[in-house]
Amino acid sequence: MANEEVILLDFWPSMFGMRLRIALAEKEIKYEYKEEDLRNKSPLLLQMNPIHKKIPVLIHNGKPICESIIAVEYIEEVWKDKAPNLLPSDPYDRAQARFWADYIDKKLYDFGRKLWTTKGEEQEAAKKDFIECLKVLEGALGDKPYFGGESFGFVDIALIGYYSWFYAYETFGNFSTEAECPKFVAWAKRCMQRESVAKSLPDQPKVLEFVKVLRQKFGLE
Ligand SMILES: N[C@@H](CCC(=O)N[C@@H](CS)C(=O)NCC(=O)O)C(=O)O
Repeated sequence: MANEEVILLDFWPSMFGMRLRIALAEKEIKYEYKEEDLRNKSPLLLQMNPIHKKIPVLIHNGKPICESIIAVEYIEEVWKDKAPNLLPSDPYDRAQARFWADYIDKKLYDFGRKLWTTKGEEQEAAKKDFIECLKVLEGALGDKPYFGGESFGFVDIALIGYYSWFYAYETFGNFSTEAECPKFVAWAKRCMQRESVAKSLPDQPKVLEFVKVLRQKFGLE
């Protein structure tokens, strides 16, 4: 497609934004990155996502696509002629990939957030839930290199952004993912070897510093 305008409204620590950065990088789509200040949202963000007022928003030729998973599917559909395919071609496999992306959205974010926003029994319960969730994902991965099989794809894109938060999760949750879920960590390290992922994820210590500031703000430090 000629004369395309692609803009991404994003915020650097967002695991949701990272999904779009990775999908766009995989497809080698050029875009303008616009960092949002979520305490002072831009008029463009409010105009493009008036319902949720959240990032990420992909703006393609002036039209917004909100919700990260929907936007990754949109990228796949619009640029389907550009390799690689992000979703499996078989309808059943595609449904399975969507199931796992949905599972990640429904479970992992909340458990992860509770690891650094709660204390005591609530935090212990969150840690148990979080590790259990990773073990379920390890089961889905099985012995494959990536969730979809031999090649990096949709579920990997939905999940890998969380990895940049793991140092923060482990620091405040006081556990080691590598000890609890070695297969998960091996998968994450495999994904990090991809240029599209390495350049889209912030360093784990940077996210830890960001979380420390948030905890101070919430009166948790
Ligand atoms: N389900 C949404 C989640 C997006 C989301 O939670 N974005 C956060 C940043 S990580 C946000 O914009 N928060 C601003 C707010 O809630 O006001 C997606 O997948 O895109």
